[in-house]
Amino acid sequence: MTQETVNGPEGTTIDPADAEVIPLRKRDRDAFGEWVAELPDADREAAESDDVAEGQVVDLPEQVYPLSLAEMMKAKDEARRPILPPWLTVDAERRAFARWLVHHYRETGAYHLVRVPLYSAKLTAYAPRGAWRWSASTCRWVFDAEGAPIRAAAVQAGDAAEYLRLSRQRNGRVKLRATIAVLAGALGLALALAVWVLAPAWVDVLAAAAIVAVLGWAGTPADRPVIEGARVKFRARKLTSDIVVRAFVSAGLTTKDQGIAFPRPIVQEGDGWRVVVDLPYGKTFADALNAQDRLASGIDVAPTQVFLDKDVSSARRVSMWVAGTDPLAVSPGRTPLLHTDRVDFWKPIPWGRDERGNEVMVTMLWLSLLVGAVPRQGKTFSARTIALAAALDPFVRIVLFDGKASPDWRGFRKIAHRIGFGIVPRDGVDPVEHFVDSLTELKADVEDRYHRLSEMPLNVCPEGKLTPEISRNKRLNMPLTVVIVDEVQEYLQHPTHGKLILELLVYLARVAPAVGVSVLVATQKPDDKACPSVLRDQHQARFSLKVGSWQVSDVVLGAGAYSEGLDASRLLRSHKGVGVLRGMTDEAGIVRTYLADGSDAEVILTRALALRTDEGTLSGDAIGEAAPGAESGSILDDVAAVLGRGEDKVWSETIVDRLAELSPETYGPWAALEPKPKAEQLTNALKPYGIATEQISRRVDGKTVNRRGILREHIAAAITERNRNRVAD
Ligand SMILES: Nc1ncnc2c1ncn2[C@@H]1O[C@H](COP(=O)(O)OP(=O)(O)OP(=O)(O)O)[C@@H](O)[C@H]1O
Repeated sequence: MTQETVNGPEGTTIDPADAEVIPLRKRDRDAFGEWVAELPDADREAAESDDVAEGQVVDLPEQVYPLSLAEMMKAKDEARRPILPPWLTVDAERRAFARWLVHHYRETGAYHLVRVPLYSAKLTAYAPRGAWRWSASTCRWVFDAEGAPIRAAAVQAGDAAEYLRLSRQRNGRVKLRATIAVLAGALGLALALAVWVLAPAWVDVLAAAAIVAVLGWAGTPADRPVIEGARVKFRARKLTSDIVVRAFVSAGLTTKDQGIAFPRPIVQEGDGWRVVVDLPYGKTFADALNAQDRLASGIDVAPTQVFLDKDVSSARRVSMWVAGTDPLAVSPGRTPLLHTDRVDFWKPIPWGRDERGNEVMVTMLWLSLLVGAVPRQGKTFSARTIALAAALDPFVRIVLFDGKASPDWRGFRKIAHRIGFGIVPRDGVDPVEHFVDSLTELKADVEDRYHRLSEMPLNVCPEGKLTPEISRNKRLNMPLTVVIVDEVQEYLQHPTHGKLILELLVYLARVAPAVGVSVLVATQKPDDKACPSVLRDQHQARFSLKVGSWQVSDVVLGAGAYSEGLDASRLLRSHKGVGVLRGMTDEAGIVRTYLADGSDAEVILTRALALRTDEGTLSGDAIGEAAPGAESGSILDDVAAVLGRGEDKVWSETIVDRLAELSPETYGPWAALEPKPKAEQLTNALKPYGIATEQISRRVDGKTVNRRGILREHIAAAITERNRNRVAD
């Protein structure tokens, strides 16, 4: 027999000397006449062995797969609990707790203080009963009433010796106690007389009140306490793993048999609980997000109390914060700007608080912000808080236009570089034209900044970018600028200027932030018609207060927001000033914006005016400087201003009459002419713009009257053409 090594399992070699010889028997021949041998199979033998119990753990013990040191340290780091609870280490939480403590005890104290007369009356009423109870128990003590049952038992048992011993003991005790009682009574009486005679009247009253109070307290029935609790007792709720499992099962995210895993213990975090859950394999964060309302129902809280956060370590891991009460219904209070003398707009500003009470600091540097919501949810107020912060930095230029002409922005008139309200001309000024002029001025400024910054020496402008020093250098005239447009849809839908405004805003939102000109646009109609996506898409930062559906929320916050767990339609109507912020801070999430109402705004703006006057930074409309190009306001703008919204064609005479109302000085003489020359004045004035009058028929008193007039589309086309040329220049 030749000796050679043979291949064993997995590349090992076996010395034939060590090999086991398996005898082949005749019955081991298979159907085809080949020899077959049954080789030893350790696994099968183990499986067939009676020693393997059903349900035995089949995984290899953990030490077979040792964690690397780095993994072990990471796991331990993650599992370590903070030394101090978060509310002790976070400044804002600590301050909030101190504030709560003072508030709580002040309220409780006040509650009891107003009830002192009631408590006094109750104590006085219960005092006789207290006096009776006290004398009865004193008598029982003096006469050793507590020993009576034992003495009676000795009598019943006929135990004379025991009875005599107890009687002797009782006599001695009664003697001693009676002496003590008489002495204490005499002493008390003497003290009472001394107080009565010697002490001032108020001490007498106080002593009498104290005695009545003590007796009243002693006489109070057990079921009717004198002092009622200042708090309603409520069922303290605690989030347990059972409740969480119940919620996930009822939300359809797992089954009773599958369950869920808790990689970390449930911990209290702020006014709520933090739960980290591993869903069954195959389930994802998106599934949990879709089931958010059902989860809330399973935990038995409002949907607005459940916050789901993605966990980057696994697609099936969900970090959930369950608030103890609806945190969004709690106002974060007044804006801290009220107590701020001056703001540095280069640094983040306080805008509000998140659902856990942490302050949210935001910055408008290098970005554009879109704010959207249904009406009356706090869109204007939240945008205004940012504008107020900008106002308190005297070196920030403010350009502000409000399409709705609400009173909310009027106070900015005293400090804004350019400002306008509504879309209807008033006092000879067309706010929409003013807006176009201001945007044109801004566009020119932005282009100029790009050139000048790139041409500046490196020691002044190290990275070709605006710096705080450059922005505050008045000679360079490149201040940080914030352009705020509230109710932007009013301007965008303007029949004459809408298209150009859209073009200019798109340009500014896209290009201007990089040179220190930020754009904040707010709208209650974020749809494609009122605020086209070409404009929305230029905004890196989005803030959506309550909207009607998750689809609208995605329109405001940007595509994909819903799948990240951001849905502003889940907010309630009562959540005023609360919105979802995306793209401005590191993490997207809820902001409960600080409130600055009309009078707060006025206080801040008065301070802002003083700051700007001191620094000499008031400019533009605030000091009556017109925008370049504004003087070139022509007959075209005036005719556009007097055309009604729905009017497509108007007779020339009517237009001249309206022009005379708009600007009596300029057009008054025209209006005074006879109908024919009156109309001719207009025809001649519009000729240089290539606009000819047209025949327009109208029904007057049941008859059709034909006169020459002007078509809106001709005026709009001429203005667009003129403005395009102006912007290009
Ligand atoms: N941060 C806030 N905290 C508390 N209440 C607020 C807050 N912001 C706004 N509100 C309340 O909501 C009301 C509406 O706010 P605001 O005028 O800003 O809404 P809006 O969305 O701009 O409305 P509209 O679209 O009609 O202009 C305010 O009058 C105020 O009472």
